[in-house]
Amino acid sequence: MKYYAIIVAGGSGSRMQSDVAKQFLLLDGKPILMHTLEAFANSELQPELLLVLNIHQHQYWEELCKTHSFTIKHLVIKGGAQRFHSVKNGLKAIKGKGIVAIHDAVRPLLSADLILRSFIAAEEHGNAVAGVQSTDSVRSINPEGKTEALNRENLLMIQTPQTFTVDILRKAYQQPFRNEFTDDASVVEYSGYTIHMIAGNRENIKITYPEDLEIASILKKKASENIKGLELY
Ligand SMILES: Nc1ccn([C@@H]2O[C@H](COP(=O)(O)OP(=O)(O)OP(=O)(O)O)[C@@H](O)[C@H]2O)c(=O)n1
Ligand SMILES: C[C@](O)(CO)[C@H](O)COP(=O)(O)O
Repeated sequence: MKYYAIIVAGGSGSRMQSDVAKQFLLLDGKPILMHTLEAFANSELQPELLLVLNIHQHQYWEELCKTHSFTIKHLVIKGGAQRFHSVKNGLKAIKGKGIVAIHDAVRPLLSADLILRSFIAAEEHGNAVAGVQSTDSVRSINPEGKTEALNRENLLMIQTPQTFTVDILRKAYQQPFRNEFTDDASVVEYSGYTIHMIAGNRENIKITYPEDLEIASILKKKASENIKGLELY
């Protein structure tokens, strides 16, 4: 079986309000995006890596790779206007069959175990989408501002990786874009498939706002200390 990972890094990171797009901000001395690529490169099934980047950032990325001596093999593909179009461009670069994980570049803290489980479950069920239970109470709100409590037992917070057979994802991404398509699971569901959920990682946060980077730094430090600790025994 052939495995692929499409790392989507074509966004501008407007909510982060930083000078450079958030995927290039440093986490533990290295661009966030490099941590994400390393996570997949070091995972058991060794997926082929496809990196989707805004065309105007290709040269900047090349320079960053030189500066950080980053040598992990990956194909760079041009991004699209929305995440949907970036995924679609990544998918076009895959020619044959196989299993493909789609992952946000700005979720660098996912575990090797989650990557492996995601590929295995997608091979068995056709797709596998990571999610965690909400620890907050949740309410819906209508346009008039009226809110209503929701039963959080029935709700999941959706992460990436979202992993699919190439055939299923290809068929789903032939649809025209809709505003409701906030992730790949919604695209695939809209094309008629039932989504198979797997347990995500609580530390697999999406770095969106400045405080998320601070949280990620603490979690990364903790993860590095655990790895060093294990090497001692
Ligand atoms: N046209 C786009 C938009 C988003 N993404 C990627 O999709 C992931 C999740 O999107 P998000 O966190 O919303 O990133 P941005 O769109 O960059 O952030 P913002 O919405 O704050 O502008 C990110 O890794 C982002 O780079 C992408 O590849 N192409
Ligand atoms: C794909 C995603 O990370 C799943 O939670 C999320 O939908 C991306 O949303 P964003 O608004 O593009 O950050």
